[in-house]
Amino acid sequence: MRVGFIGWRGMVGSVLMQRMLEENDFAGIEPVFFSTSQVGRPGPEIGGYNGVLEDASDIDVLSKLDAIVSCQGGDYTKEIHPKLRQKGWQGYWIDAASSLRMEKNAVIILDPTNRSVIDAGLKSGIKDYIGGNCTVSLMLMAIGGLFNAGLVEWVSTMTYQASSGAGAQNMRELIEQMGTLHQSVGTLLDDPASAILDIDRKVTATLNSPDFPTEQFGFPLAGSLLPYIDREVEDGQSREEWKGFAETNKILGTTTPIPIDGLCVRIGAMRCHSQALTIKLKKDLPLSEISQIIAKANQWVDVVPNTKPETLSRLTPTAVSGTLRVPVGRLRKMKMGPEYLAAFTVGDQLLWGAAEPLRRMVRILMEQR
Ligand SMILES: NC(=O)C1=CN([C@@H]2O[C@H](COP(=O)(O)OP(=O)(O)OC[C@H]3O[C@@H](n4cnc5c(N)ncnc54)[C@H](OP(=O)(O)O)[C@@H]3O)[C@@H](O)[C@H]2O)C=CC1
Ligand SMILES: N[C@@H](CC(=O)OP(=O)(O)O)C(=O)O
Repeated sequence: MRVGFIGWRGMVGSVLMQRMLEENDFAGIEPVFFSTSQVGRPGPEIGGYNGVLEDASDIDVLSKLDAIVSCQGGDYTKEIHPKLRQKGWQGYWIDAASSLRMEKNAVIILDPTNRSVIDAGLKSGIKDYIGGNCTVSLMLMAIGGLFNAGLVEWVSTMTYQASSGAGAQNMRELIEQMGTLHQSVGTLLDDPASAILDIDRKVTATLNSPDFPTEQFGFPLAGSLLPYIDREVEDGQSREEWKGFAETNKILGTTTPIPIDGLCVRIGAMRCHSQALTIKLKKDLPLSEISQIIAKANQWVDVVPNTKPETLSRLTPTAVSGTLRVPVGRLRKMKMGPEYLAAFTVGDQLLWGAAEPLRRMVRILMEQR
């Protein structure tokens, strides 16, 4: 199978390459590497490739591939995908960008949760397989067991999203902001006798200074938070919030849509998104049974006992970053009634939230052949 990789040197693409190497995924494919800006330069020595970087806008070259994996972004997809299909290309398009997700002829891929939807798509001849929104995928990796058992009446999800979701430059800016804040009070911090309100006053002045580095986020994130992600849509929702309902129901293939709504907030974490969930169950089940259903859903979900030491050591971005583990904890029945379940979950948004479903889709295609 000849597979073209576009966007492989970006942040999501690099994580994809790393995971594919770890899992020996290149063994069964013939990779071809593309670029939009480095055409003709030597390609990476990955998967036995020894060619140059091909032109990512060359429709003739692209149309000779069996599959294309793109982590290049939505603008690239919007430009190239229709041209390829118009030319009659019948290959598989696997993409991290959101552009095609809600198209009728596209399946949103998260195989630990919706393998049956993917298999049905392959059987019916669908050729576009798109990774889901990171927040949605991570929520489904965490509580997919409850959805698949038909136990969920609705979910409210309040998110704490990492800077990586906004891109590599934003991650850099977050650290710059942290450094700028530290520098502004360095001497006061060194003096144990200094007054905390003096430190706080300087930090606040620095955050509000026109010199504070905010080119990427537009506003301070370090020492603050940003309760709006992506653009405005309708009913006061942000597009990130809109995706919760739209994409979850598409991934699950529900016939009666399950209401999912909440507020999406950017916080100063690096690459792990966290979510506080309120889940209205269809019936009152014992917590032990709920924990079992969640734990059995896939091999990566990890139910964390609702104690302070276990929570603080296992259920944080620091504990999860760079791993495929999806811990779910703080599980308890809420005061609203026995069907109301509280949960907190954390996941690496560059792994399950972006790269991992793509590499697994390449594997699924290889199995088909
Ligand atoms: N960030 C995220 O969390 C998620 C992103 N996505 C999707 O993936 C797309 C790509 O995101 P992301 O990986 O963060 O984007 P990046 O900005 O890291 O990379 C995108 C492209 O920029 C080009 N590029 C230019 N300069 C550099 C450089 N110095 N180092 C590396 N690449 C460079 C590369 O293309 P070239 O080789 O052609 O120059 C690269 O493929 C997004 O637009 C989005 O659609 C999906 C889910 C999550
Ligand atoms: N919007 C997400 C990241 C992302 O890329 O999402 P999507 O794949 O739906 O465009 C965030 O900011 O955290």
